[in-house]
Amino acid sequence: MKQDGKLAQIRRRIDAIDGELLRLLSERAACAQQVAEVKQAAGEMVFYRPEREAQVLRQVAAANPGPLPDEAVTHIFREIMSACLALERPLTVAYLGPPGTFSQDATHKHFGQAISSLPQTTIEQVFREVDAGAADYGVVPIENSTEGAVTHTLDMFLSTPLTICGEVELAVHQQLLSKVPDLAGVKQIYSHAQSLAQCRRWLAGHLPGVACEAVSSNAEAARRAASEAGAAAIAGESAGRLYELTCLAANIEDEPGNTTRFLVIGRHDTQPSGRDKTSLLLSTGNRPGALASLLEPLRRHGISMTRIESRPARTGRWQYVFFIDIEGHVQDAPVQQVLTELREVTALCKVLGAYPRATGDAP
Ligand SMILES: O=C(O)C(=O)C[C@]1(C(=O)O)C=C[C@@H](O)C=C1
Repeated sequence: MKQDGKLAQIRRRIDAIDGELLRLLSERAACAQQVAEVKQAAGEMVFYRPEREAQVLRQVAAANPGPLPDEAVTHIFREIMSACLALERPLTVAYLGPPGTFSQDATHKHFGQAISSLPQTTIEQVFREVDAGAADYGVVPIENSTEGAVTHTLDMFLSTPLTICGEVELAVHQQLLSKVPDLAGVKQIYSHAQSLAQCRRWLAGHLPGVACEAVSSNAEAARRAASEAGAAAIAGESAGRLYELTCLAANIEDEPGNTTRFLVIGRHDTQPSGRDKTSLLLSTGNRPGALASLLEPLRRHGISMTRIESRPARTGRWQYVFFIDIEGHVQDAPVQQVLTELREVTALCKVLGAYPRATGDAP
């Protein structure tokens, strides 16, 4: 009884805090509406500001007094900004579908829930929708920590006029999902080939001899698991929720740190956020020391390279382009100097985009 009194007292306090939170949220939303008016009056039609959002999320994580983990508070503020932006102007974001894929999770991780998301059947289609203006932004996978580069996405950058305006890192946790009650009932497994590869050791150890079939996406695998007797899918939690499947085994990926990086593509440049990355597309002739000549300006100006990838140039046999990510924004003086020097030694030097570095570790 005494306990009940204590509980009621704490709940009254929570109700009062919720009332205060709601008042402050409404005040914040009204500020966002004023921001929209200022932007409109200045003739700016781009309401989404990736650099500002990154700054807000970093500030919140840095000022977090606990006990909520940084990941939880940034998630909450992500959704607050998503709802505020939807008041200014709702966004449409294209992603590699169908619904229930990790690409959809990455899209919501970056933009929050208050967007219209448009599932596309191919990476090329995501680029096309954004280019045509049918979507404001697009989200495409670029690399996985175990499987490497998504070459299809890299190749699209050879010809697209779009620019990179953000990156998202998503921890990829694979689940064994089914309608059957236990592992013994699983007679057939479906998943995307990459996910099957990521769970090879677990499958050999726990379900040896059970047939595995690669399908077009993890969401398609979940759809089959929901409709075929004795079938299970390897997919993410979202696909399990969408198709109302039970999780028979969680986090079955062989590499616990398995992460996929996605890029956000759009039609507008992004301003510096203070902690940025610049992506470059470079090509040199086939001459001795050509690659070294690309790296030398970076060394000289103390700029870190976070990634280098080569792909066939598609302009001649055995000719290559390099995709290089460097730390810093294209408007930073050292990056400007590097670009000037690179233009002297390259046949092609294109800035694919400058954007805030991914915030925090993905849940
Ligand atoms: O600061 C702005 O430009 C806003 O529009 C406000 C706000 C926010 O809610 O904090 C909303 C959307 C933008 O993408 C960035 C920030």
